[in-house]
Amino acid sequence: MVEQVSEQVSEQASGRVAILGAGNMGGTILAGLLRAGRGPADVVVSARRPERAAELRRQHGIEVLDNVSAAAWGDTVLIAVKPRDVSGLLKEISPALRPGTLVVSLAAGQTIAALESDLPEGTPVIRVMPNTPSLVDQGMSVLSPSEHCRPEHTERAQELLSATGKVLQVPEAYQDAVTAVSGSGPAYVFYVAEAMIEAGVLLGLPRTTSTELVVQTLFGAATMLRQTGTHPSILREQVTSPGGTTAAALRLLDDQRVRGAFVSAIEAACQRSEQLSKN
Ligand SMILES: NC(=O)C1=CN([C@@H]2O[C@H](COP(=O)(O)OP(=O)(O)OC[C@H]3O[C@@H](n4cnc5c(N)ncnc54)[C@H](O)[C@@H]3O)[C@@H](O)[C@H]2O)C=CC1
Ligand SMILES: O=C(O)[C@@H]1CCC=N1
Repeated sequence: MVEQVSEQVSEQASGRVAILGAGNMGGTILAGLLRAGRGPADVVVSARRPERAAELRRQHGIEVLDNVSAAAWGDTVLIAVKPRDVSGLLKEISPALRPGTLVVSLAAGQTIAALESDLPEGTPVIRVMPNTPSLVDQGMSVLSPSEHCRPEHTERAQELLSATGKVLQVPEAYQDAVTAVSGSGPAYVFYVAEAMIEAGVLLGLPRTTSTELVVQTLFGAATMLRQTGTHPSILREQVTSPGGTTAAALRLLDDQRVRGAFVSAIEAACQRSEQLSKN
């Protein structure tokens, strides 16, 4: 059902790209596209605040336009504003879109049907859930094309998003779960990192030392998962010596129902994504 599409490809089939909303995600994708070799003349952004527009021009040497001019210019228009701002933005740009313009939305909980209802009939739309590790080209972007998308539209979005990491395609019905697992996922890892660093400090380690130990441990563990393809239970067993320190720690985590708390937390994120789609 889930199809792996591509990883770290970056040639420019997606034409001119207009990014509407240059916050965390919009700014991250913009920087990734430029890092991947896209010329500043092929990308524009829109920004509401003049200071942010000036900063983007200075930092990246790109054109910063208003929403309508950017949307009229782009072959692909990437929507990177907060979910509550999406509908108003689409209504604003809708009259300016040229036929065949591809609209790619990064907004959590905004369904393809809701996006289409604010766009001209037949507009190809792709719903995407990215995540912030795109900032270091290790993102996970998961896309679902609308029925108006032709294969070349999906390829365009894949090409665009693969500049900043992995890309998968899933049926739209999976998007709330995807949002809960990989969209919000980096926050869970940072939360664990914070807790481990504070624990090291509590045990008397200098903060810088504790931070270095934790960051390298998380990086090493993630790299092992990726490179060995071994199930996490087996990797955890390999660390857990009989009667040893890890078994003592894991017993406490089980007593405190930490695994169950993670499952419930990710379920809550999924439910919140479903709620957002009803607003
Ligand atoms: N931050 C994250 O980890 C992820 C965010 N997303 C989605 O990405 C979208 C953007 O999120 P963030 O970048 O975190 O938010 P953000 O608040 O950092 O960025 C949104 C940007 O849009 C601008 N903006 C708002 N209304 C606008 C308008 N009408 N025209 C032009 N610009 C406008 C804001 O000034 C701001 O710069 C959201 O829909 C979110 O659900 C998806 C996956 C991960
Ligand atoms: O917290 C949020 O709603 C967004 C979507 C996934 C990550 N950040």
